Amino acid sequence: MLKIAHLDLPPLQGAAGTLRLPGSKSISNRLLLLAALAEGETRIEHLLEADDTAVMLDALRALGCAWHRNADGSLTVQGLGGHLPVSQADCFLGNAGTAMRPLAAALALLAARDGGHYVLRGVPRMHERPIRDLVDALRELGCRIEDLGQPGYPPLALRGPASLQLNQPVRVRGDVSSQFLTALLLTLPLVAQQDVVIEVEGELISKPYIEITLALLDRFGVRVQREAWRRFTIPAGSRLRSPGRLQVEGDASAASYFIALGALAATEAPLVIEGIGRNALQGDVRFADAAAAMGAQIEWRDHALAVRRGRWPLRGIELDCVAIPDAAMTLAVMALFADSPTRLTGIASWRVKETDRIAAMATELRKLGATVQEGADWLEVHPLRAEDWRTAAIHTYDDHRMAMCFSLAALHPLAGATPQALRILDPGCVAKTFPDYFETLFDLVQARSEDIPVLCIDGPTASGKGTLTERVAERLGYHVLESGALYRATALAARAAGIAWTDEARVASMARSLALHFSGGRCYLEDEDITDALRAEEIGLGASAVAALPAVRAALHELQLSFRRVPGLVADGRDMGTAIFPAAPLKVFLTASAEKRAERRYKQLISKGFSANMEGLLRDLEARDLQDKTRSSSPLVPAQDAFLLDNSDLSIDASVEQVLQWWAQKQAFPA
Ligand SMILES: Nc1ncnc2c1ncn2[C@@H]1O[C@H](COP(=O)(O)OP(=O)(O)OP(=O)(O)O)[C@@H](O)[C@H]1O
Ligand SMILES: Nc1ccn([C@@H]2O[C@H](COP(=O)(O)O)[C@@H](O)[C@H]2O)c(=O)n1
Repeated sequence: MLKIAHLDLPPLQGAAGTLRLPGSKSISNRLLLLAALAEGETRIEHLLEADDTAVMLDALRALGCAWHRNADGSLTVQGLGGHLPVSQADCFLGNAGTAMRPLAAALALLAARDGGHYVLRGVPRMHERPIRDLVDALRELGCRIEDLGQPGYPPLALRGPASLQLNQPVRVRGDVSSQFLTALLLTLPLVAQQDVVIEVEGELISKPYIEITLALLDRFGVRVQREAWRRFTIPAGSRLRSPGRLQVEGDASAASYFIALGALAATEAPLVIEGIGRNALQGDVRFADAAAAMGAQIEWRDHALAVRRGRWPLRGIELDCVAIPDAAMTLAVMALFADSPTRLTGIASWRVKETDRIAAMATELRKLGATVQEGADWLEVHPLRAEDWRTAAIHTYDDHRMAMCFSLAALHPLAGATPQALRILDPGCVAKTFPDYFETLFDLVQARSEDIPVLCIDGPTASGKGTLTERVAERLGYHVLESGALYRATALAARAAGIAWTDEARVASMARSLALHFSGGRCYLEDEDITDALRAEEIGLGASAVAALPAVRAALHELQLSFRRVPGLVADGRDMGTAIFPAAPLKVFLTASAEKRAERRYKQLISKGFSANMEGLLRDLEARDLQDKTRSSSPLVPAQDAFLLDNSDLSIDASVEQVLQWWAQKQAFPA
């Protein structure tokens, strides 16, 4: 997951491959609540692991519900059988509407029936998201609910006991958020000694979400009778009983970004989206129909969608999005690539989501150069002509969907626009529902190699290149190439095979077929973890010896280039800026005095439990410097256009800031 201030996406030119969607947020949080309230144990597979489910799980634990993760990644919840073992709790629910609304209903009803005092609160934006209609409905039933802040908004205190009045139908508005009705449907079975009737006032929005609720209640043994979309009856004697084992389907709203990606950029072969298919429960899967209307070619499989570009440019559409409010945001960005305007209506609920999404969407689309009109419940987006596309730093308003759908704007070269980087501010906000969104995207997209930025950090041994590279890459969300590891691995493998480090032909042949891979900060040769073995001083000297052989350098050239992947690379070594990435936009030559470097290496070895000798280290290091600087092939010299950084008296943090400052000078993003 990227926890960085901003992410610069290079201009993207295509997409291909297969991805697996994270579990549906809506289904995950409904299932967690039902499993916690039900009788019996429930094992949930493919549950979403993200901020919104984490706050729900924390709240359930605070309410006395036990759950644990299994070795296969599934989650087991011990149902409480409708009785909370704790009578007081204070739960923080972040910005998760799918946790706040149903928990408010559950705790209000249980406190009324059994007594208790519970508090629900969230982040400041959650305290601006209305809940009055649900609270009014629960108060009408007799629940005692106290507004702890602004009336009609969280935080709330739910108290009991209180006398519940279930003889009359419960009335709830359906035109602000369908989550209010869902909250009542999920929790009224807890008190259904008699038939309990819910009547919806106003036009019910987001009906597909109610269908999810009804389908999941059915799995837990509660068969709600529905008359049109106005009246729902929970039969007397209804009880929530665990079905035992359940699987969460992939998140259909999250699928929208990849359906759009396929429609825009999968020109050679379809992009395959696993986790939802023709029998999907979630209404947002109908986003695929909207994308098809704009031109996408979609093949519906049982548990997957295969999407490729069809009509190009896309076709502008006019669509009432009341049934797909979340996924509809993606259409607004696709609209930039169409040949006529796109008008989205029925999106009043966008105003009260993670942010005012109509305003946010209009503001950010305009930054890209688009003409956008907005109304109380609609948005019209005009296509962008190739020459009108502008690069921008996109604000995401702590809204995961803003970050995800605007990432698609990095595909602007496909519309004929000049390739430019696109900045996404606070990309970590995707953690709400899709923590690995960007990593998933990076695995699927293609960019021209020359468009993928590379920062080179070259310098002598123990100058701190590796440390600086890791930190800078972490701050930018970029990949890392520690090229010294490739020479070290070659030396190690040659020694293991009994090949002399001076045998150029055989060492080069070994280097060409190195089965190296990097994962979780470790380095593997075949299946063997060689991370620690690589760091031995003797292997460092061996690396220096094999690195002096031109055939070995040539053998490792392609492998090093292959590290240049979206979104960018920070590469450390001796010749990154001079030989491997000579056109890199930023090259840094890092130095420190030999004494300082020997001292750092000494401390580094001692801290790892190795014995070390200062004089010996200084001698080896100077010998290595000499060998690296004087060899004929790619000697250690600063590139002509490199920035020189002597960090003898500079801390690691200060060195990182200096490099980031140089890097920032190379970027141009209007705020
Ligand atoms: N600016 C600095 N001040 C003090 N110590 C530093 C500084 N930069 C790095 N170090 C420390 O120096 C040691 C060597 O750093 P590092 O391994 O990053 O060097 P390197 O140049 O990558 O070495 P090599 O080329 O041998 O792989 C580490 O323990 C690191 O924490
Ligand atoms: N681009 C590079 C990187 C490394 N080398 C040689 O490998 C030795 C080990 O490198 P470390 O960065 O891991 O210390 C180094 O002494 C160089 O001889 C290289 O030539 N080119």
